[in-house]
Amino acid sequence: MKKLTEQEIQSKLEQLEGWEYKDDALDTSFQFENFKEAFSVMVRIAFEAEAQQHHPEWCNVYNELQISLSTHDADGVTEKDFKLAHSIEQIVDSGE
Ligand SMILES: C[C@H](O)[C@H](O)[C@H]1CNC2=NC(N)=NC(=O)C2=N1
Repeated sequence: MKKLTEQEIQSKLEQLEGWEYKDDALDTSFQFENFKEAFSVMVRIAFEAEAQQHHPEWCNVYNELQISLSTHDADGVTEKDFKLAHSIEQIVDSGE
């Protein structure tokens, strides 16, 4: 999978509110009501990540979830990261 240029990334980010390009990755963070809400979203993201064979780097502390998406094989951001980011948005939105 081809690594996207910074220009391509910034242009695609216009369709992805709340995400930014930082340290060669797509980054975002969420705050949920509590740990149970955060972890149930993480479980749903985990199943989707397995289906896509593309996995997040993430950090959860109580009700906070920070996510960083990059493609190790390409040493940068690819379409795979945008695909997973959009899936994550759908999963989070569907729980609101
Ligand atoms: C063989 C397997 O598909 C690869 O190792 C996948 C697994 N999940 C992955 N996830 C992420 N985020 N980047 C990768 O390059 C990657 N590679």
